[in-house]
Amino acid sequence: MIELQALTKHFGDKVAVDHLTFTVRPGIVTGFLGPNGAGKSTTMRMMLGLDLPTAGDVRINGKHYADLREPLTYIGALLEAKAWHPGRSAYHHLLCLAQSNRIPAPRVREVLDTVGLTSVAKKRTKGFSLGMGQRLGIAAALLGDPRVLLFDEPVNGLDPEGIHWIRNMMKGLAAQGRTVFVSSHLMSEMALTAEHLVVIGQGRLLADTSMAEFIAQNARSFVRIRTPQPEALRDALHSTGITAMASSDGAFEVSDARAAQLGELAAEHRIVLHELSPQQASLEEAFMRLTAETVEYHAHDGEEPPAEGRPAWGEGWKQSEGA
Ligand SMILES: Nc1ncnc2c1ncn2[C@@H]1O[C@H](COP(=O)(O)OP(=O)(O)OP(=O)(O)O)[C@@H](O)[C@H]1O
Repeated sequence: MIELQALTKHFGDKVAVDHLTFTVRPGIVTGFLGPNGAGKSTTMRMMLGLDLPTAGDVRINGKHYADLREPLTYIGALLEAKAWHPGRSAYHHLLCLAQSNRIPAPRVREVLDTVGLTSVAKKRTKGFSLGMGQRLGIAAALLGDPRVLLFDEPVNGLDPEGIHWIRNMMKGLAAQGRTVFVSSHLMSEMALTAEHLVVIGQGRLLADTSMAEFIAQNARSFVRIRTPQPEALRDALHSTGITAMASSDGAFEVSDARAAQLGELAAEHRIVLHELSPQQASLEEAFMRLTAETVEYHAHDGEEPPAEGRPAWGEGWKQSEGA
């Protein structure tokens, strides 16, 4: 497992990681989430001994990274794509890594096969696409058959088949009892992959909980109902003490009743329904709600009033489109 104890990192005045304490457990995929600049990469770099903590401590299976002999056999990591010599072939890149960690050479062919790069093993990595680069990085992480795996944005640049492959691979590695810690900005993908979540904002811990609990606590699930008889539905709901909110498109949103109960109520009052749909809260919604106050970099959507004398963003484009 990976254990962090008040882990802290300052870059000059900037506090990148602020007293982080949590444990990443084996047997499940743990997702690591946070807005841009929250400190995810810095935290992972400290786990791997690539950045030194300003204060606090991080241990891999009870040991500091620097004290691990042949570290690739304890912890494998994919941090950034293309972290290798472009003139070397994929095979030689992996062979060098294997030799420096006393890993038997035949293992190189095994991991190349696992990630689907056997046919380009002897090609220079210079010409590799982003997706091929990610696969080579994953091969390096798997090389020492480690018990602990870190993946920073592993699906970057992968096509849908590649994304599917890495999702199943991470779940499979966790099912073998390994510790799998993965960061990603793709919420829908994370929702399908991780069972547990650690969420940080501005370097601080915001949540350390199961995926299901995180969504339940931070986002709203409700049932949407549309009817051509809104007054009758409003009265029926009112008579049973169910509260409904009107949505902007004329539908009702009910949080404190199940769809079946609402369908039966409508039938009882002979109210025609055009829609009765449970809306599951999403991880994205829960994440945005929890981290809203810690987001450092806000984009503007062009809807804000323009500064005095300046046209709004996109205004000229709208005009020319209408012309
Ligand atoms: N070497 C460095 N020198 C100075 N500041 C740094 C350095 N590395 C990171 N930072 C700062 O520390 C903060 C955390 O950065 P980090 O890259 O860890 O965030 P992140 O959560 O991985 O972001 P992203 O999701 O955008 O990759 C940021 O404000 C970043 O600018």
